[in-house]
Amino acid sequence: MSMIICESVVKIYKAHDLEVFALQGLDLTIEKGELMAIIGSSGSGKSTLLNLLGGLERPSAGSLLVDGNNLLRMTEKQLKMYKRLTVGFVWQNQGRNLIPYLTAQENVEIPMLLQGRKKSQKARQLLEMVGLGHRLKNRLNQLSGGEQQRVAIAIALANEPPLLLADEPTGSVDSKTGDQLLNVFREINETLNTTIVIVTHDTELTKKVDRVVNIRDGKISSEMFRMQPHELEELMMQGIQEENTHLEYTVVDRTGRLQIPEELLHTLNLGDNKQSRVQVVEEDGQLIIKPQPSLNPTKK
Ligand SMILES: Nc1ncnc2c1ncn2[C@@H]1O[C@H](COP(=O)(O)OP(=O)(O)OP(=O)(O)O)[C@@H](O)[C@H]1O
Repeated sequence: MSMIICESVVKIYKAHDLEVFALQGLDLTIEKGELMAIIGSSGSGKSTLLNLLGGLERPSAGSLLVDGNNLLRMTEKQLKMYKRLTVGFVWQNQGRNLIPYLTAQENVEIPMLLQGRKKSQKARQLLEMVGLGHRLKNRLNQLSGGEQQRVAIAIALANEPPLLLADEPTGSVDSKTGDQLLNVFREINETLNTTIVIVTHDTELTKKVDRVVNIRDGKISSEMFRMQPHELEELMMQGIQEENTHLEYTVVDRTGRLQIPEELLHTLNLGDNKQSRVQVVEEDGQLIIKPQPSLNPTKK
């Protein structure tokens, strides 16, 4: 069974008399053991999706299964266990919210203490896994931003959750540190088989994961898959110097709707907050979308 199955997920926020449709029927499946990224412009619904997956908020409608848990039907008590055992969360700048005068090891032990008893050995193992084996006894305020973020990752892994969610984890570190953090995520993904979902604006990071999902207006609009060596080779043989690392596919949803890429809307003078018409025809197994000729072009 897949780790995450979102079907027609809707999230509506009510603020005063206004309703904001943050997610508008989102479909997404993420397999166990995937390490993938979610991108999208500001306000597209990325954090909303992560909050739903993390059990911090509930979907308004649709169906959302994570590791077999139905997040629409769970009781408060089940949700509490879910947050403790099934998901770990890493936020941007999280390292700065840890306790500065305690050591790295103590910072990892504290949440464990709250669970019952002190597990020094476990805390050490986790810190070794994130590459901080040599900094166990350093106080947090003696660590760099990237190292503090690694402590935050170790804390998120304390109960070895099958799913790790990260919201802009490299948002406030330089590119070299961001690269090292991605390597930490990869190591965790490979050794613990943790499924990892990273919301990011960091294009260096997205180049290095196999699948990148793009959210637009509360729905998945396209997905990018890292090109396999034979695909790159094929392009080279055709004489195409491909600078991109991924191939992008527009998603056709279960009812047949698709979102035309924004730059093409602009090029073809479609959309732009007005409704327009196109002809959709099939030719030799290809789908061709032709804008309706202007009815009265001279009046334009
Ligand atoms: N608690 C809330 N109450 C009302 N509206 C909200 C709330 N949280 C989010 N929204 C709205 O929902 C939409 C999606 O927000 P969300 O934070 O998921 O976007 P995002 O893609 O994460 O953006 P960013 O990249 O800027 O963080 C936005 O229009 C936002 O204003």
